[in-house]
Amino acid sequence: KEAETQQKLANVVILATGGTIAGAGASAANSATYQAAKVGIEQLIAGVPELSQLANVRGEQVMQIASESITNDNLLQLGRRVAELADSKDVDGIVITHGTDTLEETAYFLNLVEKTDKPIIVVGSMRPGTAMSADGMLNLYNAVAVASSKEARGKGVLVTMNDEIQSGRDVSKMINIKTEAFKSAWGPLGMVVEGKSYWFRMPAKRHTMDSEFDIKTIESLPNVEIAYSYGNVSDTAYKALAQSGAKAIIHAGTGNGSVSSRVVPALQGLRKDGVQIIRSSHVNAGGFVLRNAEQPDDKYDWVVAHDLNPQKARILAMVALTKTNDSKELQRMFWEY
Ligand SMILES: NC(=O)CC[C@H](N)C(=O)O
Repeated sequence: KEAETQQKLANVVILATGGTIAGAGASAANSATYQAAKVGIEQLIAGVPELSQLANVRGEQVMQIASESITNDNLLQLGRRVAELADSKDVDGIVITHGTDTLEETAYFLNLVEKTDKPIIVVGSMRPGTAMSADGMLNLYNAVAVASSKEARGKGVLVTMNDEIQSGRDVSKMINIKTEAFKSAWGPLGMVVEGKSYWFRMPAKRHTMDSEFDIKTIESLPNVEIAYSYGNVSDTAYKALAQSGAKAIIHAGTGNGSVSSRVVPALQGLRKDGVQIIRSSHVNAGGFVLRNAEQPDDKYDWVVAHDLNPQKARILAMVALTKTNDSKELQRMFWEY
């Protein structure tokens, strides 16, 4: 009988990378003060025995880090392992446990480069498993539920936090401490409740199977950096980043991705030197930067990131630059992905 149920269940692999979902604090009252990336994947799986009712689950410890320390090499390593598993006939879905600080970057990266329609779910938690009202167990349970469902196929990389199913492209960490940390300007794609998913919308942008990028052909990622804008900003950071070898600079701009008159000449100069200038916005609830609004992008040969926040714009710029250094092509990609 047990063998029969196992046959019917989907095979889901959990790739663990660290974060608070693998965190541990000194006492149950420590919901915010704890160490991330302490608990191994076997212990995480053992902590949620109900997973075995959803899927045949096995785990792999890919790394054990707090996600603010993730590097481009870590991204490539994770992306390649996901692709290998996605190619495997006996894998139906993949879950990645991840720190929440850069979860939105990893989810978007995988959404761009994984050529599969199998569900890939990135999940984290806001409280460590040792805390009262820890959210990791349920988030992980929901991730495995979505990963093992047929309806999740072909919807791109997804994020399950706080009962919501979010698109890995759109979702962003909007607030810390609180468990409803992950939001998208365009709303969640669905809900997952008691292991069942309820879908409401589809991602409109190109992803996974429909993407022109493929992790298998990406050997390395170019250096793309972000410079933050604010009143009285100087051009020092922009120049320094270019000098240290940045191929593109994401302007984390105010408002509509506006650029201070103190910075414009430096960015014009850097573009002439071959550095790509990509205007995004750091407004909190979702920026929306349009070409030639605020700045004459056609004239300066700059690119706009449209609704991508600066950290997501960095991910797309890196991936895009592995294919082209043509600013028109880059702009096309920023509209399409
Ligand atoms: N809630 C979290 O996962 C944050 C923990 C840590 N800073 C990380 O991103 O890995």
